[in-house]
Amino acid sequence: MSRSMDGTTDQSVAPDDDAFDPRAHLFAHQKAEVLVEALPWLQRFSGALVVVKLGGNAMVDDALKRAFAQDMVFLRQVGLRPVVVHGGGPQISTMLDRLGIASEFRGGLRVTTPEAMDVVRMVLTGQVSRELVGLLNAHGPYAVGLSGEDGALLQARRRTAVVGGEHVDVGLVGDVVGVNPGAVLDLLDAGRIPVVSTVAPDIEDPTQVLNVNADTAAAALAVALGARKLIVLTDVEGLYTSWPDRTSLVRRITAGELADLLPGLDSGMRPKMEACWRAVEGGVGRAHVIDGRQPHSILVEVFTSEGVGTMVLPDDEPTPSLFTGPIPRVQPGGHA
Ligand SMILES: Nc1ncnc2c1ncn2[C@@H]1O[C@H](COP(=O)(O)OP(=O)(O)O)[C@@H](O)[C@H]1O
Ligand SMILES: CC(=O)N[C@@H](CCC(=O)OP(=O)(O)O)C(=O)O
Repeated sequence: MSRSMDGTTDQSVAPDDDAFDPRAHLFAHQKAEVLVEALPWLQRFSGALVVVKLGGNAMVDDALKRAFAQDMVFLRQVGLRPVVVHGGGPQISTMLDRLGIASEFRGGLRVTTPEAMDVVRMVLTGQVSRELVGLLNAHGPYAVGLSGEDGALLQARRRTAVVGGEHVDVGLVGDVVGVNPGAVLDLLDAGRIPVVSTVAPDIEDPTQVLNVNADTAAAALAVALGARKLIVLTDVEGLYTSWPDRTSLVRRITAGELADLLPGLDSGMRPKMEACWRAVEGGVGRAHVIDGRQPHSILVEVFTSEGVGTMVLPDDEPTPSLFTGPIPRVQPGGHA
């Protein structure tokens, strides 16, 4: 007989009290195995600060967004300290389109006019952040949204894009040049989950805000916070050395090996992998690019021995070089 959550028995599901169902027994055993496999990782990551970047392309499905919120609350509940940094490129483009404003990208960066900047700020801070905060807070009063403007969290400097070796003007676009992590640390200390949108004041004129690519902002924040991990969720399984050849998925790569690959990467993957490289060079223990289209891929990455996606690790770690084969079972410390 099955027992429901409130402790009462449920006659409609399993009417036969005495029957031994070997499949149910096996299923229960497998569930227990999953939990037991997680134990060393739970121990290892207790208290660890993890920056999770959620790309706009991984935010298109409501069920996936709800699963993401569950994962963040799960991490917090088991003692990690997650910080969410979100993108919203497709959502900004949709709003610009609705308003009849053309979207243009150069060298992977949005050409951001003053008019477009208003929309970027409105969509990232007023729409995407609000939605994530709401989904997280369906589980309890955990999430607090803040942008790079709040508590002077981020300072940015205007930058150009590089197209065909030439520097081109892309308007109000910045790179992070400074981080005041105090506001995020205060929230973490209070048991909250900070949700950061990547609009940042211009260091030359703090009344002007700049549009910052969310991958690069997440990396800068991860470095400033001394994060153990940066996890980037996107809409592909990880980094492919010969995109789109699906057999060329990289499972592990050192920062040095990645630096050699960076110049040859396409515009979508390049800022992401450059962010991972910068994070690891800046002292973040591991950077991961994983598939945000798979529900709960973060939990699989953090709490299983195999992990998922592509892991970038420092040069001084003993690791197979540019490892593209199936990940062998490893002990805690292998993929952490
Ligand atoms: N070498 C590569 N490996 C994996 N994906 C690649 C590669 N080169 C280009 N891509 C493309 O980059 C995309 C991810 O970048 P992007 O769309 O900017 O993601 P996000 O919105 O998550 O920031 C993938 O969907 C894929 O089409
Ligand atoms: C300068 C620049 O291009 N900024 C990005 C910021 C949002 C972002 O990075 O979103 P994803 O992570 O979903 O790509 C943009 O305007 O689209």
